[in-house]
Amino acid sequence: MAKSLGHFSSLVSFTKTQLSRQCARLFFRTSVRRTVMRAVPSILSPKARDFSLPNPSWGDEMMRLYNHYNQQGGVDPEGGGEQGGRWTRLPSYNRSLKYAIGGVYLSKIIQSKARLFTRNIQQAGAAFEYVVFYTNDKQRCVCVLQAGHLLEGPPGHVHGGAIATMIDTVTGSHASLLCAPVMTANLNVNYRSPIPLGSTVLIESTLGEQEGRKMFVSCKISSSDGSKLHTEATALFVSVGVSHLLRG
Ligand SMILES: CCCCCCCCCCCCCC(=O)SCCNC(=O)CCNC(=O)[C@H](O)C(C)(C)COP(=O)(O)OP(=O)(O)OC[C@H]1O[C@@H](n2cnc3c(N)ncnc32)[C@H](O)[C@@H]1OP(=O)(O)O
Repeated sequence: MAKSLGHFSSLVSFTKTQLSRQCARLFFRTSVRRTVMRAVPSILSPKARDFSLPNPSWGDEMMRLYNHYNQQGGVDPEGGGEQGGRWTRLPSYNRSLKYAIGGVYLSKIIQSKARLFTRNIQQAGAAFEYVVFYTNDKQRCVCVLQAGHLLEGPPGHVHGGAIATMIDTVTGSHASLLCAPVMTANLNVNYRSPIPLGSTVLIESTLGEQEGRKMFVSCKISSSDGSKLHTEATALFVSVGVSHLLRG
């Protein structure tokens, strides 16, 4: 009896210690969370961050081109005029599915930890800094890209896979504007001249033929002043049903 009482009291004191530890942990977590919430509300805020807005890592050329497409009345610098010539900025989130209509439920089913590949590097300016604009008629998109130091392939230049990733992203976003969701069925890339790391380039996407569920898109990457061609590509997107994404 004495033995079992002793066992009981040690259990109570053990539970008490555990409880106080739990409380301390909870208090610590809550107060840290509160401090962090106050310091960086944007990180924990339920409001989605739009990654295509300027941040302090954007260099002069990136800002100049952003302002060029965003502010100059949105007029196409290549003289597209009113017809399909005005540019609209495409917002960009790191959880594309969650912020799509009804996507909050789908993102839970598919992968709550999923983040868009091009938007998941914490340090601003380290990798893909980009903003996409599209014309009213949605026939053309232009992306201003500043390629950060984490994208190195050949010394001092951007990795070919990173270039293909951006082509897929821009042409895929373009095709998604017309018919989401889409999947890349085919991507052909011709690398014409290397892209210096840290430079700002223009990625232009033009809609080609549409045949049923198929959308053909062409793309080129050039230096920000248009004097040098870096890359040319063609892509085929196929529109799919949501069930295609769920099937895996
Ligand atoms: C939602 C919100 C969006 C937000 C924006 C986010 C921004 C980020 C954007 C990021 C974007 C990133 C995007 C990514 O990275 S997507 C990731 C990379 N892509 C994949 O993983 C796709 C894998 N493939 C498939 O899922 C299927 O094969 C697809 C869906 C492509 C077609 O399978 P499905 O069973 O559905 O269709 P089907 O087989 O009856 O074919 C239909 C038609 O297509 C023709 N065909 C098919 N394949 C090819 C081919 N290789 N070349 C030429 N033609 C091809 C085919 O002949 C037929 O033509 P026709 O006989 O009718 O004439």
